[in-house]
Amino acid sequence: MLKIKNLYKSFNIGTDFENNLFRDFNIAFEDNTATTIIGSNGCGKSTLMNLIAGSLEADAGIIEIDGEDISKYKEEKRSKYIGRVHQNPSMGVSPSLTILENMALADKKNEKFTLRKLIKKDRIEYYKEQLKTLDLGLENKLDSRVDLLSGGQRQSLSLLMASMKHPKILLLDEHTAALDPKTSRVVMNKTIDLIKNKKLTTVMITHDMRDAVEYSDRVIMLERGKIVLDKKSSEITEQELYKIYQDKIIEMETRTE
Ligand SMILES: Nc1ncnc2c1ncn2[C@@H]1O[C@H](COP(=O)(O)OP(=O)(O)OP(=O)(O)O)[C@@H](O)[C@H]1O
Repeated sequence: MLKIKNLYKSFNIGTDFENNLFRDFNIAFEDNTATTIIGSNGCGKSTLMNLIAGSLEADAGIIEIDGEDISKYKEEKRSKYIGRVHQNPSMGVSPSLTILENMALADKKNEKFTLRKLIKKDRIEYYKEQLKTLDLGLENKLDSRVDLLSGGQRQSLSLLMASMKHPKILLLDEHTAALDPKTSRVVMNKTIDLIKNKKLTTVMITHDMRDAVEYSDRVIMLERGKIVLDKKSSEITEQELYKIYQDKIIEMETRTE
């Protein structure tokens, strides 16, 4: 289980732009569940993900995975427990390397190795099997450079790479936002298959209400660093969610004026 306890994060402290985004923020994510985080621009979705992944340091608070306090671990150490797929299809892969080299890199995550010894012949069949699950024919293109793949193919590969070492938590940071609607749906479906097959605990950011309801077990809505909705996806429709989202935005805008 991923637990966030008494989290604080402020930006630009002591200036006119001081932003006390998270103040005593608490949340827990149960094992084998997919949670979606929605909320308007600037509500803190990416910051929360950065704080979990360790690419941003919290001012205070504890982040625990299965009871282990990882708050003081650097991003690299946390990556042993946490896989992440970013919005930008180039971020989760090494574009100038081949599919095979990328798979081997993901396989060697958190291990020391030399480039010469990157690819182990006895692992190639396993990579092919894994690639086959994507149903994109990538297992037949092991020597193709990743920068020649389409955005959807790259995101699918990123997903596979991020989950290869069975992380305890998978963070999906608007990972389909840069794709066209059809490809986005294909990648979302592949995501769900993978999450279910590998029994991953997933936290996903999206702006798509349909994806939020359809592809997750739980929906969290954030506004200015606070949880304003926390519901099982089965208890809310896309239309209801959208209405609440609009109402919250209007409420927030009225409050600023
Ligand atoms: N490094 C930073 N320095 C200063 N302010 C920051 C920094 N990172 C985030 N913020 C501020 O924190 C708030 C939350 O930003 P964040 O990127 O987490 O929002 P978001 O919900 O992910 O938005 P979007 O949907 O636009 O991606 C914003 O007001 C943003 O300006």
